[in-house]
Amino acid sequence: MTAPYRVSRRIEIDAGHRIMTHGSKCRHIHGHRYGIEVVCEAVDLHHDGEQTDMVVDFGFLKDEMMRAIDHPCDHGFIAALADRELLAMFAPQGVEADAWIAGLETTVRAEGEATTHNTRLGTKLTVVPFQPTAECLARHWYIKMFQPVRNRSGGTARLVKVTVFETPNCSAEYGE
Ligand SMILES: Nc1nc2c(c(=O)[nH]1)N=C([C@H](O)[C@H](O)COP(=O)(O)OP(=O)(O)OP(=O)(O)O)CN2
Repeated sequence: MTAPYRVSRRIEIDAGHRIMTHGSKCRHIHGHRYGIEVVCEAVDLHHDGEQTDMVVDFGFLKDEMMRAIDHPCDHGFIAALADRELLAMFAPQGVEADAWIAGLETTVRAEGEATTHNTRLGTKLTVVPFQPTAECLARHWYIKMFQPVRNRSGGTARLVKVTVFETPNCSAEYGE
């Protein structure tokens, strides 16, 4: 059945990254003010309760986006697990870098990402199992947000897509 109702919610975060495989400037360490937009759809609106006549409360969407996206990544660095040389730069002083990276890898394999402040400068680091392109971040955040959207809307809303703006002019989206 087609779903006639759609709602969207946008947040913005600041984060650093690099694309180690990129042919030119994006292989350098740099940052973005990412814009992230989620779109949800519903066949019908809630008929009662606190979400009456809504697809899903915008506030609930914000809560879940903060949990899934802002808390692990805002004012942090998003690094590919494959970027070993870069990860070694984050290893805490006096800790064997390979062992420290192996610990992160275990968490990434089990949970899809690893966030830590236990780094050389105490800065926030999130490690992901892909190159942190806008496309892969969109898919990653889609997967993280899918079930929370279902749950917070009591099954009424379905996450349609996540769009990630790297700059005001460039975006990638992932949806199923
Ligand atoms: N398909 C993709 N292409 C690129 C990605 C990406 O995630 N997906 N990422 C980058 C870089 O991270 C880069 O920071 C952005 O590149 P670019 O748009 O070339 O940067 P500009 O500063 O020129 O962007 P403006 O909007 O003109 O300021 C590269 N490509």
